[in-house]
Amino acid sequence: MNQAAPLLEVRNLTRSFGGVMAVHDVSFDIFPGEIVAVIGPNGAGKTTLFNMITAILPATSGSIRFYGQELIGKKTFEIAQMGITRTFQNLQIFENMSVIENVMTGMHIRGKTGLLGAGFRLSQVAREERTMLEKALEYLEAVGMAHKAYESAAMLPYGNQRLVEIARAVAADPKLILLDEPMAGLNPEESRELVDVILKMRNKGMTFLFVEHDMETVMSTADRIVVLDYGGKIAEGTPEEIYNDPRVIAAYLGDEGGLEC
Ligand SMILES: Nc1ncnc2c1ncn2[C@@H]1O[C@H](COP(=O)(O)OP(=O)(O)OP(=O)(O)O)[C@@H](O)[C@H]1O
Repeated sequence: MNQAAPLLEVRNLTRSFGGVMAVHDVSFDIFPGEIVAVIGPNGAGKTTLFNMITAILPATSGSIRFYGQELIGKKTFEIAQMGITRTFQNLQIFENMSVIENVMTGMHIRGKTGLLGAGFRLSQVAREERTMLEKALEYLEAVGMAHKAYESAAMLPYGNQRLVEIARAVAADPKLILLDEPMAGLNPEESRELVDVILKMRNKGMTFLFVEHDMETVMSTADRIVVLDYGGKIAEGTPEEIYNDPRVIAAYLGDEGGLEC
């Protein structure tokens, strides 16, 4: 049992679209420093769950507490300011910017004065910019992309762009990072690289919740797995427990022929 207080407490979370219960009565906790995966067949409710945690979608009912504070009713930017950032299934890279500029856009959320707030105090702005550049380089270093800092983000291979996106998410100095299918579109080598980056960041204290279809990644990365099927939580446990859970195997057999790794 984890003795620390949970970072995130999801309780009886429900979202319906007309008659469809996209997420139904889902509860689970995430503890500091954990990597938790959400898996489930297509349409199981994974993205809807993420969208509720980040207030992109309002919940129909239930509660999401972060450091004990209720998130339901807050706006997306408020949740980001509280320390939750996310990446999306489709890459969200600013193609007209360099790699390092992309990372710096993630830092503005928590900047002390903000570039506008600094007004005309140009020396202060210059100092803050310099500090941001140095920090952004550190974040790029952490994902192994510092050597491409001044290249155009648009020109990078897809796998590199994914790493830049993660560096930008980390640059907001979050307490929890949500990754929506981070391995989508990556080749096996790029996937392994990204797994290494996630594990390294976790070792520095970062907490992750991620949705992923690639079972090899899930089984090798997650400390715990939450399994959704038809909107409901059907299982929760360690990778080993989930791999051998008959309810999970049945859910996947009905979908795509098994929990292949
Ligand atoms: N905006 C919407 N309007 C109506 N129904 C929706 C909407 N968004 C999701 N749904 C339905 O809610 C259910 C859960 O969808 P969701 O996208 O959360 O599943 P998922 O597990 O992320 O699927 P996938 O693995 O295919 O991305 C599905 O039945 C889906 O059709």
